[in-house]
This record gives sequence, structure tokens and C-alpha cells, in this order.
Amino acid sequence: MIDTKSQEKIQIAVKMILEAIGEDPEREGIQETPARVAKMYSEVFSSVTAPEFDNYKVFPVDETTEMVLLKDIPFYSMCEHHLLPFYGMVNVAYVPGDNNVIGLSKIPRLVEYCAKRPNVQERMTVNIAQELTRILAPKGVAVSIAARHMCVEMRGIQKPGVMTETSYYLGSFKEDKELKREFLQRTTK
Ligand SMILES: Nc1nc2c(ncn2[C@@H]2O[C@H](COP(=O)(O)OP(=O)(O)OP(=O)(O)O)[C@@H](O)[C@H]2O)c(=O)[nH]1
Ligand SMILES: [Zn+2]
Repeated sequence: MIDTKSQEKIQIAVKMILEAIGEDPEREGIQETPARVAKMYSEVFSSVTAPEFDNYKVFPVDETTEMVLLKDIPFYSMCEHHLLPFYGMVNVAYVPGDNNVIGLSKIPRLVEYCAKRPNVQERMTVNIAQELTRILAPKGVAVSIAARHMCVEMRGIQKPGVMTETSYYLGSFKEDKELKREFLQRTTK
């Protein structure tokens, strides 16, 4: 949550942007826009001011499977170069270590946590893998992201529909080619 004082800063900045692009910030339709944008940034950048992601539960189980895979987790983030959205799907897999697993909902929560800040896709991919490793100490983690970047599509080079794919492997996914192949097979459409 961005505090009131910082939200006021955003409002002043947005008003200046509106003036700079030749709009009248007092025009009825956009009078409340600076406040709306401040509220919106508070949402889309909420993890910058959030406490470290620690609200998770690790469950011990007697016996566990090889790979736990959550596929097609949707996310929205903001590119740190242009403050335009990039969005897509994340696949997260891990191989439990010491028979410890994590509550399933916590993985999409972790994705949200890593998405809601100014980002580049490569760093977000690595962050998710590292955070999961920190929380759970699994034998291995694999993360892949496929995303569309509005800064590539609606401005600049203007290439609609280009997909950017990134991946990151730790532990057994890095060492065991068969495991990595299985992850790729199960996540490739
Ligand atoms: N590697 C990487 N690059 C990104 C990401 N998001 C945006 N970019 C790129 O960041 C680069 C910023 O390049 P600059 O030359 O500083 O900015 P620019 O003049 O606006 O670049 P153009 O987009 O080419 O017009 C661009 O090539 C973007 O496509 C991302 O998640 N990862
Ligand atoms: Zn960008």
C-alpha cells in the first residue's frame, strides 16, 4: 500500500503530465484522474511496500510425488522502462525436499508478489524461483514465463502479439536433463 503522502505525489505528477500533453486537468472527465491513477499505482505496485512474502504454510507429508507443477498462472506486471503493462502466464514446478510441500494457493500468491513492482521479465522469472527456494528449500525449482509487453506492441517497434519466453532452473531441474525435459513437455502447448 502506497501511503497518503506518496499518493499525493503521484497525483501532482499525473496532473503535470496531463498539462504537458495539452489536456485541461480541470476538465470534468479527467478531474479525478490523478486520484484514480494514484489508487491504481497503489494496487499494481503493491508489493514494493509489502512486507516480505512470508504468509505461507509448509506441510510435511509422509511420501511425496516427484514434481509439483502449477501451470498457466496468469499475471500482470509493469515494465520498469516504460511503466507499461506486460502480462501472461507463469509455470512453476518444484521437487519437494525432505517431504515438505507448500499450500497450493501460495504459489500464485508468490507470483503476484513478484509481479506487483516495476519489473523486467527475466528478473521476475529468477525472483519467483529464488523466493520459492527460500521458503521451501526444495530439491529443485523450474519457472517459465510467456508474456506480451505493451511497450513492444503499442509504441516503439510496434509488433503486436510478440511473445517473450523466459525460464530459470535451480537444483535438480538444472542437473537432471530428464526432469527438465518433463517440465518442458508438460508446459509446452
Ligand atoms: N530484457 C528485457 N527488456 C525489456 C523488458 N521490457 C522492456 N524491455 C526493453 O527495454 C528496452 C529499453 O530500451 P531503451 O533504448 O532504453 O528505450 P527505448 O528508446 O524506449 O527503446 P525502444 O522500445 O526500442 O523504442 C527496450 O528494448 C524494451 O523492449 C523486459 O522485461 N526484459
Ligand atoms: Zn517497456
